[in-house]
Amino acid sequence: EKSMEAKTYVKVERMNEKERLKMNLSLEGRTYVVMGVANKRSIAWGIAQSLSKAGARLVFTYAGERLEKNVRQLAETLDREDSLILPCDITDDQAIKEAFGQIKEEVGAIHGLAHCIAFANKEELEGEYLNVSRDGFLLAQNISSYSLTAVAKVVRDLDLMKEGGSIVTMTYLGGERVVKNYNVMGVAKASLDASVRYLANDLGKDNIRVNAISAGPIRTLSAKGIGGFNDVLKEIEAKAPLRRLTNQEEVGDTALFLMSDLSRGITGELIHVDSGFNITG
Ligand SMILES: COc1ccc(Cn2cnc3cc4c(cc32)CCCC4)cc1C
Repeated sequence: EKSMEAKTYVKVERMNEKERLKMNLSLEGRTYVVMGVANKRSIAWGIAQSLSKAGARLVFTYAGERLEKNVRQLAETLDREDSLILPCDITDDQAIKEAFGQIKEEVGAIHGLAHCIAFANKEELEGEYLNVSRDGFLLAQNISSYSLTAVAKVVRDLDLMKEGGSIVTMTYLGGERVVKNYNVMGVAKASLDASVRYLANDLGKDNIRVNAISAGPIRTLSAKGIGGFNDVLKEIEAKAPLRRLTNQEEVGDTALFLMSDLSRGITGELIHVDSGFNITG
């Protein structure tokens, strides 16, 4: 009786071992939403390329008609015809409901979502933090933090990730400690980071994981015209343990890990992809 049971247990364990060995980075047969592609230098585009290379079908959302052409042209460079592209103004709850309602119509279920959206008034990303206006503060919070919660809420209400899923957002060291000039965006990222933990807590029972990638500064459209940005990059090349800058491809690969089964035990977490800069004083 006992030995019978033991044999069964060992058999299940070995099967799990075989299953485990099959578990990998493949996203074949899965669909992911990528929010925030603006152009080929966007972090969101780096994520899209990594997910697509792993076999994922992609749905792109963008804000502002002027970006549609860029996103469409980029999506066409992926070797698959089934990408979806649709507008989504994340400051408008009705627009989010409509966009994700359309996604449900067209693809049924999604297996994950990359949220690569942030905004603040450029003039509030330099000088003293306390010069921030009430409007500027709320704008940065609304776009850079609440938008993740708003999207997660609609995904859950539409039961879009009914097979479980993985939500990834982008954050920055300036949300954990003072980084000169990051100012109001740092306060917004602190809010985003805490949201990741509370959303992970709420959604874990639905087998939906929520994590953040804290990327080192990358020269993208968002970073254009930021005061002292070049000095920030130089300091990283001089001090980061890996002595080099972060790029969109390595952020994309970490997103692939977080979207895949290999990260099935990780939720509510923040992973630095920053050449180790965050561990230095
Ligand atoms: C040390 O300072 C910085 C270090 C990195 C950056 C790059 N960066 C990271 N998150 C951002 C969000 C936004 C901008 C730039 C961003 C631009 C406006 C839209 C939202 C910016 C500063 C200021």
